Amino acid sequence: MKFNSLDLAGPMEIELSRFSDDRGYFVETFREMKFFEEAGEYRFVQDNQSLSTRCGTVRGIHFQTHPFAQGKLVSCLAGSVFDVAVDLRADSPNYGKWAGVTLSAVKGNQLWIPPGFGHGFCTLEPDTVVSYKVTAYYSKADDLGVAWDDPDIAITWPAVADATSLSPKDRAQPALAALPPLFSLKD
Ligand SMILES: Cc1cn([C@H]2C[C@H](O)[C@@H](COP(=O)(O)OP(=O)(O)O[C@H]3O[C@H](C)C(=O)[C@H](O)[C@H]3O)O2)c(=O)[nH]c1=O
Repeated sequence: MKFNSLDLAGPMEIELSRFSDDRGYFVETFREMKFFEEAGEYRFVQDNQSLSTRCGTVRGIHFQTHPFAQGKLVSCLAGSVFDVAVDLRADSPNYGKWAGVTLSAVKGNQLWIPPGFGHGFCTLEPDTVVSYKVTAYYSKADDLGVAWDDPDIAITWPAVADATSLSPKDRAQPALAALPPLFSLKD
């Protein structure tokens, strides 16, 4: 899944190798050297986890601005989500475009989202747990967002997406058109 595989380092779906036996399974969820080869030499400084109890919960579209811009390696530990990245690099030909992929505990896949992209998801099952590694510390003052239902981005959310589940913060996120240039391909 790429915005443009020609020359832009966009989001990338990562398939994990799962070793199953009659006890269950074992999987390496992160191996730095492999990640560096696949995605680049990004180092993670913080792990996050969220539980969404209701199907149709939408969280996002979020990002942190420089100097706390975050790359995110997103996994779904329980349940499943439709996970979305939005290109916010002002000089990108894909500015404002989005890409989405279903992440699930069963599929055992991940989504790498580089800095410069907004991130959001919609849960597809109750009691969905999302875990993600980030490349910069949380900075409340730099934690911004864009409206999940912005018509200029026009994300095709799953039918279960339910606006009633939005946090007060996400109900008030600005439109893409209101955002200043925040990121660049040159970052
Ligand atoms: C992100 C974050 C939040 N918090 C505190 C701040 C709030 O008091 C509380 C809930 O935060 P928020 O409502 O922003 O949580 P989400 O709506 O799940 O936001 C996250 O979900 C979307 C999809 C993302 O990609 C972001 O990483 C992140 O913004 O946790 C922290 O203490 N540290 C953190 O790193």
